[in-house]
Amino acid sequence: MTSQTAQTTSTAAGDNSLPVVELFALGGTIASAPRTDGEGVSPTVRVEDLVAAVPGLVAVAQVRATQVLQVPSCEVTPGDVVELAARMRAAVDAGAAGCVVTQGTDTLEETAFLLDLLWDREAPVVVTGAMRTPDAPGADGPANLLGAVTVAASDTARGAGVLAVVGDQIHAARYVHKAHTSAPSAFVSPGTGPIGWLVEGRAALALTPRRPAAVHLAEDTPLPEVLVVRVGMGESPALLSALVSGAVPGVAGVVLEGVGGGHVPRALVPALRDLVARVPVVLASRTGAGETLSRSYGYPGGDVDLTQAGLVPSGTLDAARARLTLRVALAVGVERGEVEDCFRRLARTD
Ligand SMILES: NC(=O)C[C@H](N)C(=O)O
Repeated sequence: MTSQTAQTTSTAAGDNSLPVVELFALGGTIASAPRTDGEGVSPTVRVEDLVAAVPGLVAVAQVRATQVLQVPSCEVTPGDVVELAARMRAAVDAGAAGCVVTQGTDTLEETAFLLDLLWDREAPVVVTGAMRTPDAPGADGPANLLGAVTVAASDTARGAGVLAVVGDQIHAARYVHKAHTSAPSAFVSPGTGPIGWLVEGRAALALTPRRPAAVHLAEDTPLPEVLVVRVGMGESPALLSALVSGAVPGVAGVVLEGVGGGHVPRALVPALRDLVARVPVVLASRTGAGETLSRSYGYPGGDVDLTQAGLVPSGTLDAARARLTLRVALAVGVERGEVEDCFRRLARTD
């Protein structure tokens, strides 16, 4: 891990008949404070202080806290998340009831999704963060941390995989999305809605997410690079042509984020055909909900045309999640011809 801080573990005092929850802190706004130069905020608040700011935690669980990173969430890497999954596995195998990750909200959904792809234990894993810093009026971090620990300690969430808890709502890792730059209510699950909530100090889960079998990825396996190409009205084929010509080295795959159900202007189709001949290309949708289409629109650049050209529909996965999935698939040796099957297994709900 690219840790920018010494890793320490501390145990909050608490009733030792309560479940143990392992808390891993990565930074983000939940741990941010104003800089002394007055230039905004940055993550400096240590996990011991986050725990100390929520006295109610000791009534819920024995919290063992580890400062893993102290970074804004755009600095968290998939490699960090893979390492975190291994630490969490060790923690629950040693008896923890569940795990909580605190991090910045900007990439919270990617951490949650990648952990969910890899998570093969019954114990719940909960990712949380905050939109306001601890010193801000109406700081949301303490309530989010309490909610996350409550869910992680609960029997209710066992077997539900990785969840995100924010604003007293429980979201599935596959669907949660940060949909506002600054509002405390930034998190939504488009298409599905939250699957549960916190009420009167307990976790309530109305729905249990359907999850594919976990992927086994060794901790030190490098993740091949996959680029996302977003398409809009009147998009030029220039970027795709550059990829075809090899102008961008080291690209092992591409996610094409099409408009609507997965469509592009016809002018992009020749370059896409050439690109598919070089690397796997996954077709996602920029709409943010639903499934990528594959049998609906038959015009050039439509979903029928693109899938016939060899693009692999991303199913329910948005571009960011499709990118992580393709990186993991390529890392575990999924062959070119198996990518479609792999997405059918990991990304569809039927
Ligand atoms: N609310 C937040 O945590 C945003 C912050 N920029 C981060 O993701 O680290």
